[in-house]
Amino acid sequence: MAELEPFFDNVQAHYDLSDDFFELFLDPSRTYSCAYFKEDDYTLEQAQRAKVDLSLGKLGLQPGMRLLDVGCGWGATMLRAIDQYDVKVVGLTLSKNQYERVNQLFRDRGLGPEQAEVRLQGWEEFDEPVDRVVSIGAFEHFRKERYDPFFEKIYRLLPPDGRMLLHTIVAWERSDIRAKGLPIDRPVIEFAKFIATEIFPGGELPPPAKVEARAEAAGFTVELVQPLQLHYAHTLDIWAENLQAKHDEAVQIASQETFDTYMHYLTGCADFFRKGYIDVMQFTCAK
Ligand SMILES: C[S@@+](CC[C@H](N)C(=O)[O-])C[C@H]1O[C@@H](n2cnc3c(N)ncnc32)[C@H](O)[C@@H]1O
Repeated sequence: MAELEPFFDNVQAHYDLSDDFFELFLDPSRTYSCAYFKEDDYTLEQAQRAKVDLSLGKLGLQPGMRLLDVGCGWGATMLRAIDQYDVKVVGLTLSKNQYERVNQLFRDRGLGPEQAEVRLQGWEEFDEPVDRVVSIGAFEHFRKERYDPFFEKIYRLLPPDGRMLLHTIVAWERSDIRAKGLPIDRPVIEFAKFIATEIFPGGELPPPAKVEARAEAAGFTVELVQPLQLHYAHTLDIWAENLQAKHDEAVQIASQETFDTYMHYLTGCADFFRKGYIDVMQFTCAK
């Protein structure tokens, strides 16, 4: 089968806006996914670290293993994995800014390519054996027609006892939303359209049953599904508060229009998570 082309343009349209802009609202590790408020009084930074630890803790990592991070963002999960588990890491991102920044972080720590490597490459192009896989907040970009090739490839790259921790936003089916008594009216449809066109072009959210079904069709056993719904509402509330507090810098770095668009995105998504239109789940997939 011909190699699939990663969606570089769609992904760069979002993540390569400006690292300085993202820094205004993300925590210092620049983790850009749902945090895990394990304790009520956790700061965003503590909760992001807790999410990374929760994810890595499900993988059975042993020193010397090779961990693939599909959608490594600005590198926080890989750095933590090196520190806590003494593993070798390889991270994939489609964002040029993230690629540059992670390379710099590895250089600053004196980590050579044998121990830590980042590639400007999609999972579609990666084809090397690895022991474990973590993927946090990237599956939303893959598109439904690529779920089977994705799970099949990861299954093939892993050893017989291999595991993947897949963390993704999921959307409930219309019938589930109706059963919850939630309206599917014009504002709801317009907001979903706004996210899929202006914020994450080409993005698609799977229903949870579909993730499990496609993982199992490739041969995985889905051992655990952990929903973190309200943790994402809380994360987004903090991101929106942070950005609001940095309004003037945001306008200077980007524009008033970008600021308004991001406030609409962050507050609207928090509302969607709180009400239950969408959720975010961690799927532990064992080979
Ligand atoms: C929301 S960010 C999450 C980053 C990081 N995991 C975190 O939690 O902070 C999504 C990441 O997925 C990456 N991505 C999207 N599509 C991808 C693909 N086909 N292959 C590899 N990475 C991809 C993006 O480049 C970005 O780094």
